[in-house]
This record gives sequence, C-alpha cells and structure tokens, in this order.
Amino acid sequence: MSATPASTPAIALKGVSRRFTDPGGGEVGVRTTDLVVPQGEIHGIIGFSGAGKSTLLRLANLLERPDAGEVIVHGQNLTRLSAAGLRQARHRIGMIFQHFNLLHNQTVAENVALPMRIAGASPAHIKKRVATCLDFVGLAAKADVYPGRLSGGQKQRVAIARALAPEPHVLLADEPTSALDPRTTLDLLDVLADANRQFGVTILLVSHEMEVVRRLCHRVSVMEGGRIVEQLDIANGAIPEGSRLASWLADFGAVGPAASPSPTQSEAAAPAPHHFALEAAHA
Ligand SMILES: Nc1ncnc2c1ncn2[C@@H]1O[C@H](COP(=O)(O)OP(=O)(O)OP(=O)(O)O)[C@@H](O)[C@H]1O
Repeated sequence: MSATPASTPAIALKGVSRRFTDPGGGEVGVRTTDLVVPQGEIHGIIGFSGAGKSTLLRLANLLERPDAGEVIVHGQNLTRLSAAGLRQARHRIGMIFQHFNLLHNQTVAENVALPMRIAGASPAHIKKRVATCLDFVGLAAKADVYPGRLSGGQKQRVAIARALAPEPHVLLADEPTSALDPRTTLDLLDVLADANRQFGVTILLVSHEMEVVRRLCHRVSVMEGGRIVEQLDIANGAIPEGSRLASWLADFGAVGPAASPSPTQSEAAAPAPHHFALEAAHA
C-alpha cells in the first residue's frame, strides 16, 4: 500500500503526554508513554474508564496535541508538520467513532465521498472508491439512502467505508462497537479484520470490551492511570497467564459473551451483554 519500508512502524508514539486537570485539581490524561505499532498489526488498547485510552488514540492523529513527545505515522513526524502538512497527513489516517459521526443530510455515498472531496480527489476517482468501499462493507445497494434510514451496524459500516476510501495507512477506532448489540459487533469485527487482511491497513482500536480485543487484535496495550502498564501478544486469542490483564479478569469477572446474541436485540441497546465486567466493577 505504501512506499514506506516494511520495517517502519505504522505508528510510533515516543514519550507522549497529554495532561488535563480534573475538577479536584488532580492530573489526568496520558502520562509519558511510548507505543510502537508495526505495519499491518491490529493493536488494542484496553483499560478501566478514565485510564487514558481515547486520549492516547487521539494523540495518534493529533486530534489531541501532545504536551511533550513525538507522534510518527508511517515515518512522518506529525508533531513537526505545518497545519497544511498535518491536514495532508491525516488523509492517510482514517478514524471511526462509537457514534459513527455521519452527516445526516448527506446520502451514504456522499458521506463516503466526503474525505476524498476534501482532499481534492477527481470525481472519477471518488466515484470508483465510493463504489469499491461500499461494496466492501456490503452496502452498495444503500448508496443513495440517508443515514437516518440505516441500522446502527449499517451506519458503522458506512463510517468504515468512509474511513477506508482515501486508502489510509492507519485506521483509528474509538470504541467502534460499543453502541452495537453482540451479533452486530461480531459482524463489524469481521469487517475490520477483512479490511486489515485485504488492504493491509494497520488498526489501533480502543475498547473496554475484552471480547472485542481478544477476537480482533494481534496485540494489546493495557492502560492504567494514563500509562501503558503492559503489552501482550494475544494473536492466538489467549490472555497470557500471570499477566496483569489476566489477574484483572480473575478479580473482576469472566471474559466473553455472557449470552447468545439475539437477532431481535436493538442495536442501540447499551450496555451489550458481553460488555466486559471490568467496567461495571470499576464504576
Ligand atoms: N478535553 C479534556 N479536558 C479535560 N479532561 C479530559 C479531556 N479529555 C480527557 N480528559 C480526562 O482525561 C482522563 C482520560 O480520559 P480518556 O477519555 O482518555 O479515558 P478512557 O480510558 O478513554 O476512558 P473511557 O473508557 O471512560 O472513555 C479522564 O479523566 C478524562 O476525564
């Protein structure tokens, strides 16, 4: 997909921090942290609420600008770019969100076309990419429909098509399945795994759902108190014994879907039954 040497990490966060002051005067956010994600990896970030997961993810495309440290994506140091250079670099960094963030007054095809239009792509190229990406997510037949007519799972597929359309090196996914029921979640994870396999896109995914991370990710970073406290290889789906993550799971609850997905379950229902018990235990 890119001329960047394969040994160049897709994402390298070097000594990044992004601190906020909480209402009690304490310091929260991300404390000095490193993260290296090789090209082609699906990397999960998991941790309790407030651990800094979303902030870390948003540092990877400079939606959050670090107080210190460097953010390097496919060899390009984003922290040193001009505003115009950063806009350009972001075209190769897709992002999807928990609540889809589609434009409701634009059709599905127009939503998918938007980032390419902003990037100044030709109408012929846009048309081709929109067709390819909608076909990839299984929504070619919905091109002229408005998002309000779609289910949550379909909306997230449109968001994935929109993120993939500019042929990104990297896809950032912030709790992409948290608003979806378990069956739809599994479908969406398949779409993301296919995108990784077919297009070679590197995925950095934040989730508090252990089952999502276990099913999709090759490696996981465990966050606590604004820092990555553990990194584990979970490509075979197993959580290594003796790890901090394994002990959290033992202390706070079982891993995995609590119930078989129901075909009639509302996609907007939250929390889904397989939400990781850590969140409840921590609340
Ligand atoms: N823009 C901001 N202004 C002030 N505080 C912030 C801001 N963004 C995040 N924080 C705080 O930084 C901490 C980390 O937030 P972050 O959203 O990264 O955590 P998280 O692990 O993703 O949590 P959750 O799972 O609940 O989304 C939290 O205490 C949060 O309130």
